[in-house]
Amino acid sequence: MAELLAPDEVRSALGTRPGWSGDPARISRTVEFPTFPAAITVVDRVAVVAEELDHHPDIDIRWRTLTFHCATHSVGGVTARDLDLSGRIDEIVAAAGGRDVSAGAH
Ligand SMILES: C[C@H](O)[C@H](O)[C@H]1CNC2=NC(N)=NC(=O)C2=N1
Repeated sequence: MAELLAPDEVRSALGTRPGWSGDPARISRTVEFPTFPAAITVVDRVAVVAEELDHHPDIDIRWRTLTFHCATHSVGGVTARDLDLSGRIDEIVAAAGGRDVSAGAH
């Protein structure tokens, strides 16, 4: 089973991941896409990766803005698996032209 990261490890990981914020309980990123269908395509691509990793983000969909939350539910916080998943989400977001917005600002 994946181990929880120490608060310091989460903090330093966040320092290397523009757009992500959070704490040892979960990390999150909110991104806006040009259109609603573009956002849903991103959800679809993230779903494929989540199945591949057997690790799934919580996703909040509001029109063309998505918020991804990554945590390992089985241990109640952030693990290396969430860092992997968030990196994969970043690749998909970048390819789809997502831009960061602050949560709740849309
Ligand atoms: C059996 C399977 O590995 C688990 O249920 C997985 C599936 N995806 C998961 N995703 C996340 N984010 N946390 C989990 O604990 C989790 N558990």
